[in-house]
Amino acid sequence: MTASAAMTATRPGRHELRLAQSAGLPVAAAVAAFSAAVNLLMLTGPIFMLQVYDRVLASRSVETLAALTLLMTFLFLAMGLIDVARGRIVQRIAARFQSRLEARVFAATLRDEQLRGPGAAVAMGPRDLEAVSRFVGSPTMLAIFDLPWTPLFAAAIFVFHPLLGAIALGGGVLLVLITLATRALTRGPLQISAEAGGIAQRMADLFGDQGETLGALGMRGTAFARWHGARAASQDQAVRAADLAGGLTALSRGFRLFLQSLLLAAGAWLVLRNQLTPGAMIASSIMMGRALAPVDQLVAGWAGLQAAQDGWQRLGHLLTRHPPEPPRTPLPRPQAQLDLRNLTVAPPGAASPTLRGVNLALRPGQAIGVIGASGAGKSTLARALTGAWTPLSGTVRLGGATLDQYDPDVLGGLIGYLPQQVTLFDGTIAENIARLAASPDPARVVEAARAADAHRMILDLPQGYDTRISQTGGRLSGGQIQRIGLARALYPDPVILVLDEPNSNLDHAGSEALNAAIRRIKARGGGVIIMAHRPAAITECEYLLVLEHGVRRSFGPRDKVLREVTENAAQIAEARQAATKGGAA
Ligand SMILES: Nc1ncnc2c1ncn2[C@@H]1O[C@H](COP(=O)(O)OP(=O)(O)OP(=O)(O)O)[C@@H](O)[C@H]1O
Repeated sequence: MTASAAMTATRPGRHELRLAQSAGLPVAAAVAAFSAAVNLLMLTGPIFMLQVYDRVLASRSVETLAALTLLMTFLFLAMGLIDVARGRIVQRIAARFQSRLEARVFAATLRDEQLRGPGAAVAMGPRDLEAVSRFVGSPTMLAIFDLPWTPLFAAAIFVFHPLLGAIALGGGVLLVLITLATRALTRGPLQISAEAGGIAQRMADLFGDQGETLGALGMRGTAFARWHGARAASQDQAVRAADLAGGLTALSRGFRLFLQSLLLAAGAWLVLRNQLTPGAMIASSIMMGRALAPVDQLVAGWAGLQAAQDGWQRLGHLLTRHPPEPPRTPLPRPQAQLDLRNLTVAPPGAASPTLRGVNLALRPGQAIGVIGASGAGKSTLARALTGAWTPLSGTVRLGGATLDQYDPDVLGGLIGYLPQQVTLFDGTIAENIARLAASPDPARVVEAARAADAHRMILDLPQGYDTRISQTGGRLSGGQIQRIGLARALYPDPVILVLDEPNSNLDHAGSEALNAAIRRIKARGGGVIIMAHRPAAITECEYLLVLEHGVRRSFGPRDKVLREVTENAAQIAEARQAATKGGAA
């Protein structure tokens, strides 16, 4: 294995970031060249000053002054244009960096969110990417390109007089120390502030979506208190960092101006002793301002630089935690054959599994009902069947292939999933049914809606399929949301349907329609797995799986299993009664 391949295997996230970084290198080289030109042209001011003081004033030549002024105008114009150009280039590097990585960061953030255990840190992928690219396009970035030219200006001052050079060098070292102090002092607060800010933002989004529930439960005050607490934590640290950075920025700026005047004073002293010309005195003062300007800009833009650095670190960890999906050989559309072997699943971040050693086989044209008390593991099973949660051990195979052999987006189309709590997305009903596809197939949208018995209901809405709905459903009732969720599960043409409590919000007609949809799926050779509490949901099931505390308690033909369950329940009730009587006697 080559060194770079080894690095890719061990730290894929960092490597990906570096690749994106190096893609911008050729353009960054152009920025460096432009910066060289800008910095050389910066010498125009001091040299012009030197010439005016020492040549024009001495010779009293108006022609020389006019020629110098013309040249100076041209050079400053060129400098301005090159400066604008390099600013535009870094903006484009930033935009390209962001667009190169955003799909990958978005996918990794979603995956992180999906697998995030309770209490785990919230992934801030898109925010971090934004912070990095904002810094790349900022004036602080240009200051970094200017920084290598600082010694050139300092050297030029040395040429004028070693004393002036020593003052400039000493001042520069002090300013660098101020920059390092800014870094050391603000790093902690800025990090805490960014993380707390992410939590507060997330909380605000969540509360914003649940405004109705918060209002109805009289929770506005408590919700505000929680959000305020999170935001205050972020703000406190941000204010602390800003106080420190602000103080140091003022110190750095004041010190730079003082140095310039000090240099002028030292220059004047040297002029009085005839060791320096007045032109060189003024020119060296201007040059020092120029030499230290990038350091000043670095101190002022430190918060952005720090946010980018921390964001870069977190992005590296995020991308390492969730490596890119490996390219998969596309498989032919499978048969509705689902095989579970010894399936053991634990929720993300949980220490112990909530589903243990489950075996099950579903064949084309069959429907299997999964029943069990609350917390028995039905939804855990549904999540494992859709590939949302990865098994701790054992396998789920669809058409003979384990779920991870399918591209996740393809798998989503093959296994239609109706979650227990349906969440819709901001958009039209048609877009929601088509899973927000960029170019949905309208015929299939209507077909899926018909299959879910939602077509008439949708037509009755003011703008039919084009009615806009919000994340919480907006104007839709619980039953209507569930029907749209079912239509979405049926789009475009799944092989297997996994329905988690599909009729919890449906009336009799809705339940009938659901059963008709299940019959249609079975008739065309599909398979259905239904997690259920209510008997109406399992009328179309040939087989029943009973889960108890995450373990398969029984499996077999529906009516046989139902009889067993009823007999067991009767026996348990009798035993309880006997125990109660015994206790009373
Ligand atoms: N995200 C999660 N993190 C940790 N534990 C979880 C998570 N989701 C579920 N559990 C736990 O897993 C167990 C099984 O939950 P599951 O949701 O699968 O049950 P269920 O049979 O679907 O229940 P219900 O009928 O009430 O929906 C429960 O003990 C639950 O507390």
